[in-house]
Amino acid sequence: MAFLRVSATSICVFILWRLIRRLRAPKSPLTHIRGPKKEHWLKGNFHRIFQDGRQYNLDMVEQYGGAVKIYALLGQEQLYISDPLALHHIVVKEQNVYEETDMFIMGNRLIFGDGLIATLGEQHRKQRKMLNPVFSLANMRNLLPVIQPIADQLRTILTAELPADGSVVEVNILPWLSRGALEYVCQAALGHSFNALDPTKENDYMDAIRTLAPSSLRLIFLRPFIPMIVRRFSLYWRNKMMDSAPSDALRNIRHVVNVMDTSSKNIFAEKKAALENDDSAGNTVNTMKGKDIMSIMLRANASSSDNDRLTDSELLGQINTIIFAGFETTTSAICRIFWILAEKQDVQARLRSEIRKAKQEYAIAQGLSGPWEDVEVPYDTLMGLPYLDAIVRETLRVYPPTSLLSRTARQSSILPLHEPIRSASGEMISAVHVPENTTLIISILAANHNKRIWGEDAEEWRAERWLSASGERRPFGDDGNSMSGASLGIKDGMKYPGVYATMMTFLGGGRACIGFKFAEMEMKQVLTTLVPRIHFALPKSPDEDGHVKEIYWKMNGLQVPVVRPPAGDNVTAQVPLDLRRVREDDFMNQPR
Ligand code: HEM
Repeated sequence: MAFLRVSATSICVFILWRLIRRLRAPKSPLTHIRGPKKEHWLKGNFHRIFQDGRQYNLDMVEQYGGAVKIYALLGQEQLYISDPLALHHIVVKEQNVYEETDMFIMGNRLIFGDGLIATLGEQHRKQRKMLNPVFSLANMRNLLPVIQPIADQLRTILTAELPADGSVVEVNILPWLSRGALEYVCQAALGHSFNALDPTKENDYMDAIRTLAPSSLRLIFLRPFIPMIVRRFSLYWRNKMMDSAPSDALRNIRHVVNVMDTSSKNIFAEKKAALENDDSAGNTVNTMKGKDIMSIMLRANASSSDNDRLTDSELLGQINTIIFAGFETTTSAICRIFWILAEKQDVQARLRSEIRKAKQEYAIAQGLSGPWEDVEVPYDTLMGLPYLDAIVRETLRVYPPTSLLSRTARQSSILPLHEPIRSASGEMISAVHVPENTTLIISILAANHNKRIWGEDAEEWRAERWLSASGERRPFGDDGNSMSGASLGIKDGMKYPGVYATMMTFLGGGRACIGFKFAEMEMKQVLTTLVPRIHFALPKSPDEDGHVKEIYWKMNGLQVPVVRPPAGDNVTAQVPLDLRRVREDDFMNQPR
């Protein structure tokens, strides 16, 4: 208890010291940038931005433009950026200046070890050099057969819940899609099954990783203290603090870290042993397992030069990093698509028809027998379906699973703007001076809703914007003729530096999402597997009090679907949908 009192007092002294320092600091260098008023002495505007803040974020950018001054915890002034040229500078041109924050890097290192999301500068660049080819298109092609049986298993589980007479049953699809997403990424990344789709099998690793994001969200207010705690307290004292902290979330994170560490060390040892068992032709003894990301990475590392080679601790750090980074984000995106399909029945019918046509044509071309619904189309066909592609792109544009990221200016710099903003004194300015140590928020959400780029209906979900009048995929970015308006995502030479269809959902530059091709493939595979057999609709049946469930998506760090009161508690993550077997009238009204 005495130790607890000392820790609590240290944190209070630290807050007081930061407040006094702020009061005594010279006038803010960001006073010329406009933004919303500080709403709370401790939380600034952060609670409005990060807690269910979707509309607040969009309104703020509409009012103040692509560079806004906001107030963070303890009233710290930060820049909120969505201008395309400024974002190009941040993530591409001056990536070495605008780096991840210490809080992000140190927090991730404590949890995941030395992986991509816990390293900076040269070390990060070296890790990317090793890992980029691992996520190549050719490797993704090889991974499709790994994830197909998992999607099939998911379909079998869900269809088993549907009454044979075609009536509707309400199913919360979130836990199943989340278990599926964990299994895809574990099998693809590690060639290791955690039996995530079998609830009868207990699994510490799966339970641990699924509780990590909720626990870290509950501790969001502690994050700013991580760099101070890591710098000032040894591992011994940090563990003591964790042990005596009166917080279940903190203790859970400690448990999660222990479980992840033990599991990943075992898997890593297995993989290394398998690599050493390679036959003389260089093929691993179990060829299917050899296609997983970890095996490819170990082989690439073994054959790289001494300068480029990663240490065992860096390789180990990638395991939990890839699984964590690729699991919650994709679950959120897939759930969002099913929610949209449930809401927009015409979109669902058109998608189902497109999938049927593709599967039937492929079955005929290959001479396959059996139900068309069970046909697996190859990678290029899957990725080339225009309407499916438009649905995935439009969902990731309008509802990016990760909406806001942070960066710190490691030195002072000038950030140019594509569109000038009005300064606090009224004149238009086209560059912002960013002092050293300023924290910047990258608004993926606002960038993806830029009306200059996407049009006046940017906030609307409209898959057709990605298609030509004849239903073909429209070119985007520099692929087409932007002057004729044929190309999407580029206007008067202005475009975002995103790796995916010029939008910012997966970021751009040297820290862009390394797994975006995998995420895209996974989403498309799940949709083409489930939609032919299952019909989705929003819940309609009232509960015993006569209330119908209304799903509402909160933007808290990640997107969290909840059920609004009175039918729900507004907190528990869930996506309850009405499911039934597909009927002939569930297809678009057109000849087959
Ligand atoms: C819809 C799904 C996904 C979304 C929206 C998404 C989004 C992002 C974003 C915005 C970043 C940049 C984070 C930052 O700079 O702070 C990122 C990084 C990363 N993502 Fe994804 N991601 C998704 C799926 C995946 C998948 C499936 C994997 C792995 C199989 C993955 C692995 C990673 C890794 C390792 C990084 C760190 C890259 C680095 O720092 O160099 N992501 N992701």
